[in-house]
Amino acid sequence: MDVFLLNDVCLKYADIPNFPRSTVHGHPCVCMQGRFHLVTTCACGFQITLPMRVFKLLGVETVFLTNAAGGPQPGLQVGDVMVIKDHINMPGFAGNNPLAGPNDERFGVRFPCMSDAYDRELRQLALDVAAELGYCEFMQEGVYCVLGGPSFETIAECRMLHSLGADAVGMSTAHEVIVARHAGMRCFALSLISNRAVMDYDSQEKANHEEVLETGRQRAEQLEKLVSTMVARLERNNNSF
Ligand SMILES: O=P(O)(O)O[C@H]1O[C@H](CO)[C@@H](O)[C@H]1O
Ligand code: HPA
Repeated sequence: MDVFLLNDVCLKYADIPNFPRSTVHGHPCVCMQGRFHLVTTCACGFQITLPMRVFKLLGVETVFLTNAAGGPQPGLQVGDVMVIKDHINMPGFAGNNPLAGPNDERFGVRFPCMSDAYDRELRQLALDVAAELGYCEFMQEGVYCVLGGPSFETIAECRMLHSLGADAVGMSTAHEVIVARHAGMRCFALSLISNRAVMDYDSQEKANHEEVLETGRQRAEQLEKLVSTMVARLERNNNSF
């Protein structure tokens, strides 16, 4: 069952008016269990990002997001955790931006800045906490590229994305960050590199969702420790860093 957790209050998605339904199996995260993807809602970024606006109305100031992603960057290994420092919104180039359409001024301005989308202090906090926990060997920082999905990328697409500056590729997160930043919330996001992007025509590797889920299971404990330690540190500092 998809539920929305805030403090000790647990709401069913079905009980929140207009809230979308999650259909992709295997996407638990810290505050919401069950995420929405562009592909499940007929390319309507507004609906999949509605939870960000619900967070804003509930008084949330900082949003943490996690995802699984493929890695076209040769320096990234399966199991690495990449702190996202920037994104490329590929569907956005075709006009698919979750803020397209009339602007709701109650949340933010028509043309929000995105050059500071991923909070610098929170990124540094993640790297500091990772060092304290002994996670340095699998911590990285890089650029996440969101694609429409649901098909995984062709070899030519992976090569192109890498040459465009994408370190990791996935099908989520950037839309949520755009809407959260529009509403003035601070954003922090991590990619778990769940599979290597196939870049070589001689390779026998094939991207598949089972591998994505399996890598997630293997790193789950460390990711949980990293995020919960960061959240505890933030709470202790009254949400400032
Ligand atoms: O981005 P998250 O929700 O982690 O999921 C990623 O994993 C799925 C593909 O295996 C896609 O839905 C992709 O976006
Ligand atoms: N490509 C796109 N999305 C993904 C991948 C991938 O290789 N792995 C997990 N989500």
